[in-house]
Amino acid sequence: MVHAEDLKRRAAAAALEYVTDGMRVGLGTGSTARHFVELLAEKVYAGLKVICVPTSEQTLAQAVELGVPIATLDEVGELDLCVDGADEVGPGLALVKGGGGALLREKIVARAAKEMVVIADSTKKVGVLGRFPLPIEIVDFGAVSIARSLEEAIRSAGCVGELRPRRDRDGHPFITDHGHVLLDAHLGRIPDPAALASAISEVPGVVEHGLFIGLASRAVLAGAEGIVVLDRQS
Ligand SMILES: O=C(CO)[C@H](O)[C@H](O)COP(=O)(O)O
Repeated sequence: MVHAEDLKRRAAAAALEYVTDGMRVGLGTGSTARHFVELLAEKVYAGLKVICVPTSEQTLAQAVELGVPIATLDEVGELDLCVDGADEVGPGLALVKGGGGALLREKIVARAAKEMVVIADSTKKVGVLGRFPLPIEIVDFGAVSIARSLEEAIRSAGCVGELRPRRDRDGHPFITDHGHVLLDAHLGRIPDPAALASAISEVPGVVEHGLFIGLASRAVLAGAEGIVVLDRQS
């Protein structure tokens, strides 16, 4: 059996083919993105010229440590490519992201990129999104009231489930890089991701949610049988 970490690294290695000299590249967050940053650093060491925008403080620290040239998004303006992991890859390359809590910057960076390539092991591919809890980043003012409105919004989009505040390893509320808190929506299935995305976005106090729709153009998935590259039509 191939270890999940090997599969993540294979997907990350395969995505390197989309990086060419002179590109401005968004760097994702999470264990798969971590492999990509490591492999990219080797290319940079060998002479590849890129400038990268990390999607989290964690990825920033890794990129700096490995000598990957970095800039802020405002310094580079537009990105040629963004390579990031995902918690689920659904039909049409609709994604659930934010398992690592970096969904806000990840979505801003993905949107600023001409192309978003998702890297993952093939178990992340699902027929219907929702098995993985959907992260929702909210401000901490009126969090109870925001959660109530979110429950209504979730029901209105045909979903059933419960919202749970995310905790860190010490049991404290998880605080994002931007000082917000996270609720995880345990839904099981999301029959209409676009309807849910817009219902959630309408709730005041919501900063961002982990549904990435119409952003990814390719998914590089690694399984025991090899690499499969999906596009939105696959
Ligand atoms: O969205 C993310 C972080 O906010 C990650 O990309 C997602 O959670 C996948 O992580 P991993 O590669 O560790 O499975």
